[in-house]
Amino acid sequence: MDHVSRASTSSPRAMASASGSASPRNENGLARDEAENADNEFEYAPEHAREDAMDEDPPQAEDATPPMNLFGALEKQARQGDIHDSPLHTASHETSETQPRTPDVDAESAHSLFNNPPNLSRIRRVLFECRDPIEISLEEFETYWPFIDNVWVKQRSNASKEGHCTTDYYMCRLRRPTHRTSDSRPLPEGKRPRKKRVREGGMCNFQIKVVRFEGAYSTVTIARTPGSSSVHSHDLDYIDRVKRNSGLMESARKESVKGYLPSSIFTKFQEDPEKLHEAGGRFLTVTDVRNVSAKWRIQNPEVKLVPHEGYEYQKGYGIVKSQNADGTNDAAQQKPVQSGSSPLLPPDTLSFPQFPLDFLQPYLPNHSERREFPHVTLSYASSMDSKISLCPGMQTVLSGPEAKLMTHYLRSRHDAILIGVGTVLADNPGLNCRLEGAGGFGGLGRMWQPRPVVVDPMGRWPIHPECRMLRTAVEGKGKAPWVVVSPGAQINPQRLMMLKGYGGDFLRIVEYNQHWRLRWEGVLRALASEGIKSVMIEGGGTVLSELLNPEYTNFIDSIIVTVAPTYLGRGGVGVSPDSKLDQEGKPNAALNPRDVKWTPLGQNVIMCGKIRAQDTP
Ligand SMILES: NC(=O)C1=CN([C@@H]2O[C@H](COP(=O)(O)OP(=O)(O)OC[C@H]3O[C@@H](n4cnc5c(N)ncnc54)[C@H](OP(=O)(O)O)[C@@H]3O)[C@@H](O)[C@H]2O)C=CC1
Ligand SMILES: Nc1nc(O)c(N)c(N[C@@H]2O[C@H](COP(=O)(O)O)[C@@H](O)[C@H]2O)n1
Repeated sequence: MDHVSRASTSSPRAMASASGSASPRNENGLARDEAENADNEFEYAPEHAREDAMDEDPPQAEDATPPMNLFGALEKQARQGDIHDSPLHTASHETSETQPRTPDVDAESAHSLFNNPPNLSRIRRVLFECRDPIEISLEEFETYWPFIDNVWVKQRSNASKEGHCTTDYYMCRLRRPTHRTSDSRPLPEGKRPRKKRVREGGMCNFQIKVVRFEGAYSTVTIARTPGSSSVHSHDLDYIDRVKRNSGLMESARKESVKGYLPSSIFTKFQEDPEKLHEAGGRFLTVTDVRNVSAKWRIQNPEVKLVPHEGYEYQKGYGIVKSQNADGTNDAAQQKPVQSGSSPLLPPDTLSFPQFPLDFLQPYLPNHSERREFPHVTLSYASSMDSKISLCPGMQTVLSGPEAKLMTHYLRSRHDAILIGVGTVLADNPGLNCRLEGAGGFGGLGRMWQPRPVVVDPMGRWPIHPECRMLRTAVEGKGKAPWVVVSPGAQINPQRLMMLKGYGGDFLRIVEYNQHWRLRWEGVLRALASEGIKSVMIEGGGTVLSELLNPEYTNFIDSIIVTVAPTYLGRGGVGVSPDSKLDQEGKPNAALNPRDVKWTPLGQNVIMCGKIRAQDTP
């Protein structure tokens, strides 16, 4: 991550750096001091530096530092730049994304099985990490604590004489050993011994105290105790796997007592993975749902449990959405799924290509190679006169249905899809893979889903929750975008928090070429250091034309162009590198891809070629 400064609010220092004034850079061209010195900036801190800092156990942390409120804790967490994958579900809330709010039932949650309070996944992390003492209202505590209570086991409790103040001491669950059910103690009648996993204690020495003060304004202060480690020895997922929290289980219980089958509740939960994960339910099982309703079922043996309306039991699949004879779906009032094979697929699912795509293989990334820069594929659709749209700002369909499936297949084979801001403004694209089997389209998690990357040096993209990329991310059908900006970009903190909340981010690049354009090796290096091993660059005209220039051809591995049988005319957006003269000054071809293969696909022809010289790194 050393090549990229995580986004900050714009400051005069950042502007100075953008205009080339002296600012000490590291060997990668990064102006570190901008983020580190500026007040009020969201600074990028390398992961290892944060860990080093955490190793030092501040003595008496709970007394030395005044407690901050939840808002402050969230802001600090964001400043430390470590929010990557915790989508908010507050897209429709008009107030600040960072401001914790007490739960309210909005239109969305009225239809949802979840009752997640705002910013839940981030607040769970704050309450898991307890980096700094925090003071929150009793109402906030009671709202959020049930969603994190799986981490903590109460050790002891003290109450003040007047009864206004209670102090509870908790230890991390992994500090406590677990045993098999005692063989010597008789089990209550009808009860089988629990298959409890035996766990040695002492795995984590994290301890906190929770001081509850009840008065005119009731507050709760949460802080590490002096003897505690400064960090857990594991992450939050680990605990979520070991035990489910009671906030999540309460949602399941509430649905159970309506008389629904546990498997139907489980299916409905899985249909909203964003909220499920945010509530700590990544590892929820149907047995968990069954267990939480067991007591109610014993008390109500006459109730015949049923699936939710519009759902039914199907052998081999369990509970699934019912299909009408005509293929339509009652439950979601969806259009028939294009692929028609599974009732659970969203309506925009594309069938996996049934025609051979092996002609692409030599041009695709080989992720086992160790490389400094990602594999770069340029892939776009062009007319016969090398135009990619009818005019700037206008989306133009050039790929036929087969070529479209091929493009989505190509997306699935790359870690990231990159476009310029001109394209995002023109097309408002999804940039996800919608093939059946991809995450959100029948596949697990974000399987096959590439990371959208938008090059937007000045921060012109008015990114908002209704953008397709963010909607796609919220719906679990793709990843949230990373936006590549230059140091001068004006990124206000709310926008930053919003994007981070969806799991996206801003990457600030400070390497320029002589025309004050971002240098592509800087962008590619930043992506590589974020773990991106392959990137498919789709457009638009400015980005593609620039990358086909000699300055960059050593970074481009393959080019895959879908040629459409049409002329878009001179007003179109063209793809064309700068002209080239030979040594005698005579015009020469600007670029000749090698190992070229032409393959007809429906009404299109696909041109595949290689660009980078074979021996370059
Ligand atoms: N047929 C197809 O396959 C495709 C077609 N398209 C079409 O292309 C059109 C958009 O193309 P175009 O308008 O050229 O926009 P682009 O998507 O190429 O974006 C151009 C902008 O990106 C930023 N940018 C690009 N490279 C750099 C760099 N090296 N340094 C700094 N900034 C950079 C600049 O932003 P700034 O101006 O802020 O400095 C620039 O103006 C649309 O009509 C779209 O539909 C797009 C993709 C595929
Ligand atoms: N392969 C291809 N063929 C075309 O005809 C196109 N117009 C494009 N455009 C690119 O695809 C993006 C749209 O993606 P979503 O379908 O919204 O996911 C668009 O922004 C261009 O990058 N590509």
